[in-house]
Amino acid sequence: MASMTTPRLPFLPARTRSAVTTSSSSSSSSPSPRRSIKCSSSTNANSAPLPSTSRRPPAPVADGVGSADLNGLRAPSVPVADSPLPAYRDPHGLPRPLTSADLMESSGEGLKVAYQGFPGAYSEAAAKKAYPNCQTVPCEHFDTAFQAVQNWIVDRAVLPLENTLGGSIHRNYDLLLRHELHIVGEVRLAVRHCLLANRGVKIENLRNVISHPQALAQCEHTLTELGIEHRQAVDDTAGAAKLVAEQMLQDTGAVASSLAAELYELDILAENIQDEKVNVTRFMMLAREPIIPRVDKPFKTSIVFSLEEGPGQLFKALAVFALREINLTKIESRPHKKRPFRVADDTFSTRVKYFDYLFYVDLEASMADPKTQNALRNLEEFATFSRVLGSYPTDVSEA
Ligand SMILES: O=C(O)C(=O)C[C@]1(C(=O)O)C=C[C@@H](O)C=C1
Repeated sequence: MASMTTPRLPFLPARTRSAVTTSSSSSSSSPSPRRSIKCSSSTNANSAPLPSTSRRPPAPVADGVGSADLNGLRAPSVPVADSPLPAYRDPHGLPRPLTSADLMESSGEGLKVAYQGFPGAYSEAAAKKAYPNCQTVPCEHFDTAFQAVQNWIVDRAVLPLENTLGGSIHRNYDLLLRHELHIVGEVRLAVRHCLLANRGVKIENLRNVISHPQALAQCEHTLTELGIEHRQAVDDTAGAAKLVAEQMLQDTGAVASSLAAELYELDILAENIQDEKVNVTRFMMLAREPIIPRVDKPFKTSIVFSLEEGPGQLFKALAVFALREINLTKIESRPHKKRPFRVADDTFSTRVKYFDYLFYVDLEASMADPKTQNALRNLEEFATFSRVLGSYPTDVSEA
């Protein structure tokens, strides 16, 4: 996210102030050295996000969605009763076997899907795009959404990973390593921001604007052009809209979606206020179990690894893919919190401590492809740690 100073504004209630976030992370990822690669709401403005303290012991899913055991991998299944019957009949009118494709193309009927923020957040729209018939569950923090899946409170989480204007959402990269969830899909969403205010308030009355830090960064220039000087970061865009409405603020607007305007009964003072017309956020879909990778449609595989100290180590790591003509779509480096330093001898034979990193890489390849499996086996020979985060269909839809 673009760096930005967000002066504290006196009008925010204490709870909201404490919820102000930055994208810097405090997570402690726990990759163990030389670990082997595993293949591995209905919208209601009053629904409060799940607090971070929501914990429940693991229990079987109780939402009517079963699971199938296929080649040892449990994959989520569609609720069969709701599937259109003709699709499950062969030309003789007999039922045809359910395939893994059927399982993966689930519309989300009966699924509970966690997202971060209040109803009306872009993340909720992404969850609905990913699982059109799901029940969305708002969560206070990213961390809460991860926990909610892990503790069987919900079936999936849909969380942002990167944005075309603001860049990566580092916190979610770090959280991937703190949990044992799998990426089972991705979804891209066009984010069109609006400037919202209470009825009767005009742009010239606004002295402050509140929103999610990414949203504020995405609208930075436009907000300045509109003459609004002060920004305040809060947990999510819809939460900002809710706050403006509930506090009946007259000098403060919110950057949020048109759906948030509708839900919290605010006026839209300006539309499409992001600095660039194209503003797309990519979200990951997370589940407790991996899906079965395929080769008959575009797939991506997300991995994370760390390397020894030495010249050309990263070059060598990326070469395992280049040599097999596997395209990389993204690379991100994050601090290796469990092993923050690597010791090296420099050219003067002095021992120096360099920061150590984890590399998150997205491959344009399926884990079902032997080429990908060979590349990862090759990487494992010299990586100090590696893990497959998921192999999932590429989102080829319009954002
Ligand atoms: O605050 C929201 O509405 C969100 O869904 C969060 C979020 C983000 O984390 O980047 C999602 C998409 C937009 O890029 C802005 C904010």
